[in-house]
Amino acid sequence: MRVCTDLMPEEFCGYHPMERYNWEGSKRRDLHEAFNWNYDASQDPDFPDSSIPPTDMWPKDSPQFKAALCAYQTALISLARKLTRIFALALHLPENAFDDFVQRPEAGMRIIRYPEQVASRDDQTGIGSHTDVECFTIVTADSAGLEVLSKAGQWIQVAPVKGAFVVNIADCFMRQTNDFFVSTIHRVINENGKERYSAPFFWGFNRDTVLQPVPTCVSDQNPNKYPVMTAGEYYTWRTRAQKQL
Ligand SMILES: O=C(O)CCC(=O)C(=O)O
Ligand SMILES: [Fe+2]
Repeated sequence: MRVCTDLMPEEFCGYHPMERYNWEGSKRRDLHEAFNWNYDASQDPDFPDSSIPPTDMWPKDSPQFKAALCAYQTALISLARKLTRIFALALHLPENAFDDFVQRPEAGMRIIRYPEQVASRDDQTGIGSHTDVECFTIVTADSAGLEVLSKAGQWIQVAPVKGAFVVNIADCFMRQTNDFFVSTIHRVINENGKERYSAPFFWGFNRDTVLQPVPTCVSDQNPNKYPVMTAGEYYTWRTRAQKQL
């Protein structure tokens, strides 16, 4: 297929076929199919720039599909910039501390279809246990199925609330805050008796941002735990690894 994600090993965009991955090492492969697309600077609501070529993995025969999904992504970019300021305040930083890091953000999205799962939850997941790569993820879903792992090691079902988003911390934020923010370990098992759809939006810093720990999260007593690299290097490393599972 022309838009299959395998054509771009270092990017997560494009079509991900059904039962392509096995992120938890289950007996059967993960029961979902998905379409991912990247940030496109020309669609940025705050800093539009048509001179930066986007990664184009869109199907050519359905312009409405692209238009509808990009409109939703554009609205979420504005929301995510606001949330980034709230996270900065939560870290006792000035609210604009991260503004420069989200001018050309990692802001990819995906839509996922999970068929009804018939196999037992011991043998299969819809998407196996994992953490997301960027700073945080905003998830919309039409029905239950998402589960998050509590600190006590219990899987907790996240019932969707009408009109509300689920926001999960992801690994770049965990690294930058030296584990002050903790990534949400999560998975999906669709036992709804019908197919499930979701649309996660992954928000992270510009690929050239150096992921240094934020100053309020390191000290002599609490030194930085992570090797320093750019957000782009981290993203590429994780994408390659995730695609091999
Ligand atoms: O479908 C969901 O609710 C979550 C999907 C997810 O975790 C992901 O795509 O990374
Ligand atoms: Fe996820």
